[in-house]
Amino acid sequence: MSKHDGKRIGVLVMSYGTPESMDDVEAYYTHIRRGNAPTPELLAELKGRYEAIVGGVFPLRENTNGQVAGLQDKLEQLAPGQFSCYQGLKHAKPYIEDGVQQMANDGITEAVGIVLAPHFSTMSVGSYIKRAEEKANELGITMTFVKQYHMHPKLLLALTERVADGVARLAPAAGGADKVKVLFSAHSLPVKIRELGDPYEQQLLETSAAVAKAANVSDWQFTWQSAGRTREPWLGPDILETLPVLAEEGVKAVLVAPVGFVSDHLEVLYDLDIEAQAAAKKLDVALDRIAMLNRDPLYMETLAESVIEALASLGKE
Ligand SMILES: CC1=C(CCC(=O)O)c2cc3nc(cc4[nH]c(cc5[nH]c(cc1n2)c(C)c5CCC(=O)O)c(CCC(=O)O)c4C)C(CCC(=O)O)=C3C
Ligand SMILES: [Fe+2]
Repeated sequence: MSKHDGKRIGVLVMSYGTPESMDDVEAYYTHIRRGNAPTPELLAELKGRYEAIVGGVFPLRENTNGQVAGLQDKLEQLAPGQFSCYQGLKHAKPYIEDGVQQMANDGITEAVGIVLAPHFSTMSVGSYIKRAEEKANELGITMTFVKQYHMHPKLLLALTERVADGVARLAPAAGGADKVKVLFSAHSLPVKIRELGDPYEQQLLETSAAVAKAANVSDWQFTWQSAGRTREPWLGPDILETLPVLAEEGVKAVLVAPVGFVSDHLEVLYDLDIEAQAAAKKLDVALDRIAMLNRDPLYMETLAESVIEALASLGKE
């Protein structure tokens, strides 16, 4: 194995990617749409959402950079001199293929890939892995992948702390901690994933149930968010549909726990903090959300330990 010959193992850290600037939004959106430019209406709508959150900075870029650096530090602590992290983004530069190419340029022949999203779907993590694998095969790099880490004890602990804090914050508005409704959420996907026997929904429910249990939350449910702007049906109910139902049921305070995401970005800062927040205000429901993981040390340990485990399960030391 590599560590015996002094060569480092590459770690390809993959994430969604975000535009570099407002002028770059169109190219980014076109890439997401597999080369089809968005209509002017769709483009204006997306630019409007970014303008509402960014003020000139796209937070996902900083956060992904920070997570890659944080993982490198953690791996250095756990296994000094053994790993080198590279970034590979799905829809922005450096693309996944660029990250693999960089590893090859640096003489890496063995690598582990991990995505900054805890739950596996063929349409999300699966497609990151496919792209990395194709490029790695082309360049003669042997790669193994972390497919999911949605039940890693340290990830669950970090989320549990946040949910417990959030429930305590909202307890006065709800009339008691036991009256706070916890809404776990994740990015919706097209309904067709169900026909593929996709584990995504099941894994999200597993994470939610485990965190609810550990945080002593009795009243929780799962809802979707951020469905794409396409004509096919997406998984629901969406949080914007769920909130009125909860208000109708007499719920006074909702804590949103977007466990499908690990960073502050558009789907959190706009879809939840602006859009869902406005909907809740209209319904006279107090809404708060848990802080995102970003560079949380427990999340960095989750990633580092998952990388090391993936390597060990290959039968290597
Ligand atoms: C499963 C999943 C995750 C979570 C797992 C993961 O992280 O991978 C995720 C994360 C994210 N999605 C993001 C942004 C967008 N996603 C879009 C569109 C789509 N997302 C999809 C899926 C997912 N997306 C899908 C199936 C589409 C339809 C087009 C297609 O079939 O591919 C669109 C187009 C417009 C719209 O439809 O809203 C945008 C702008 C950002 C970056 C935000 C920022 O820049 O701060 C992040 C982290
Ligand atoms: Fe997305």
